[in-house]
Amino acid sequence: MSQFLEPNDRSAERQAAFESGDVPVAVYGLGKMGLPLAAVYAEVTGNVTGVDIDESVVERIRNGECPVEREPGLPELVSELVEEGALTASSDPTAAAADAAVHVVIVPTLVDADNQPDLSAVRSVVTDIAQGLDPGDLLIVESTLPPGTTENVLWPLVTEESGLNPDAFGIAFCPERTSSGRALQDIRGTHPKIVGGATRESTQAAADIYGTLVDNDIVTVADATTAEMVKVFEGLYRDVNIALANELARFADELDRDVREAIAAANTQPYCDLHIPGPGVGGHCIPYYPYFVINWLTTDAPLLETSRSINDAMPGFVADKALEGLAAKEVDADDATALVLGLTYRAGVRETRASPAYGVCERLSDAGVDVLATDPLVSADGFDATDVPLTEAFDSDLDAVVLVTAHEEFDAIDWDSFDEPLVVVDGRDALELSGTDHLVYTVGRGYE
Ligand SMILES: NC(=O)c1ccc[n+]([C@@H]2O[C@H](COP(=O)([O-])OP(=O)(O)OC[C@H]3O[C@@H](n4cnc5c(N)ncnc54)[C@H](O)[C@@H]3O)[C@@H](O)[C@H]2O)c1
Ligand SMILES: CC(=O)N[C@@H]1[C@@H](OP(=O)(O)OP(=O)(O)OC[C@H]2O[C@@H](n3ccc(=O)[nH]c3=O)[C@H](O)[C@@H]2O)O[C@H](CO)[C@@H](O)[C@@H]1O
Repeated sequence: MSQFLEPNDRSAERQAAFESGDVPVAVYGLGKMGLPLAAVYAEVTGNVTGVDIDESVVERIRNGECPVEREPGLPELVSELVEEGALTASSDPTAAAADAAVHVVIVPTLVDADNQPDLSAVRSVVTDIAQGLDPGDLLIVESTLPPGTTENVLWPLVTEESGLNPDAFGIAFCPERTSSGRALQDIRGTHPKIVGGATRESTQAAADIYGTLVDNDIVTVADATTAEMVKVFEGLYRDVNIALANELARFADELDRDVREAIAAANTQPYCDLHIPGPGVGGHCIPYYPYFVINWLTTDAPLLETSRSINDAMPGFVADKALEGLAAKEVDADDATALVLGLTYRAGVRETRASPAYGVCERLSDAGVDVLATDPLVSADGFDATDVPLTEAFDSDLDAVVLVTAHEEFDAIDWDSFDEPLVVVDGRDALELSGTDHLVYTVGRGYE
């Protein structure tokens, strides 16, 4: 077994051994982020075992298939890597850990029903890895974690479960700064790679690895906690700034002006980066990261909490605009039928976690509206809506349409084909309906 974490700074030798395939790698978690990550590791080292608890995922990858959709280049790369034996998959984390010297964890880190950070998947897989850990191995965590988790939770856990001395293995936090839909290019180096180890040796070893994977700078920080802070702070910055954009969008009615135009103009100078208003904040990153601070640290976080409240109120704001439009057209909500366009949290990504569409469907349904919903990537199961394929979505006598997610498939809708004008709420400023008779409300622009 290679002593990957050798107490030395012979980076060039270490990198050469890594690139030669002499350092077996295991990547735990083969989802939207994990499979692309395992593929990039495998195209560099040629010696990667991906691990997942989902047997169907493992089976498909072993067959050279790609369970992750809409990632340009990934299906071809996975097929090629499996074919040449550079990448395989397993559902046995401890066996994979026993064979590996570098272990990369990229399993989900979400929040529970009380918005408490849910580290169960990370704790579970790290416990499994510890059973197969050898002296000199390196454990890298890429899953987003509350600050302090790697050093204060995972390091002691691995030490206890493995029976090794804390300094006998390396552990580092190297966050995933990747967006679905562009995962391979992001992992290969769209942004600098942040690296923070529990010890200097861990930081150096992890930096050496990413020096072979990433075509961008490697930014080493003081320790793993600092690296966890970097990732979470990026998400906090985004949630707060989306909340600002959403609050500004609400001024459009009173000012009777186009807030989106003002945002775009304000952003023409470098000290302003106003974000884009929308129907709410979904996905399993941005809506959850604030709770990795709010419900983890004891220090008050009023701005983070207020921003969460503002963003969580946007689905209701959007639904209320549809109800307002129906009232203006003297259509009783109990007699109305509304179609929700888009259920995923953002266009082109098959992910409904924290999607704004949940709140939109719920508010309309609670008001008595008969809610239909269509999305090219997911069904309406779990939403307060009846699922309808896009090809049939306009066969019903609709009174209102609410666009939540601007999938490209919706570009084909012929808005001139309706017998009666509709109430249309455009949550994404994705529609061009100025030449129609529809009563249109656009978040950030108001009624048109
Ligand atoms: N999706 C993004 O845009 C994004 C961006 C940056 C960071 N991240 C972070 O990456 C991590 C993973 O996110 P994702 O989008 O890939 O999630 P995902 O839900 O797409 O995939 C997670 C995978 O992990 C597997 N898994 C769950 N528990 C496991 C275990 N104990 N052992 C092995 N496999 C297990 C699941 O079966 C699934 O295949 C999260 O911490 C997330 O915060 C995600
Ligand atoms: C590495 C990593 O962690 N990557 C994450 C990933 O995040 P993600 O896939 O979860 O997507 P986001 O783009 O953050 O959107 C979240 C929700 O916020 C809505 N939104 C967004 C912007 C805006 O101006 N107004 C909005 O309303 C949007 O519709 C959606 O519902 O990529 C982002 C870069 O794209 C990163 O920053 C983010 O860290």
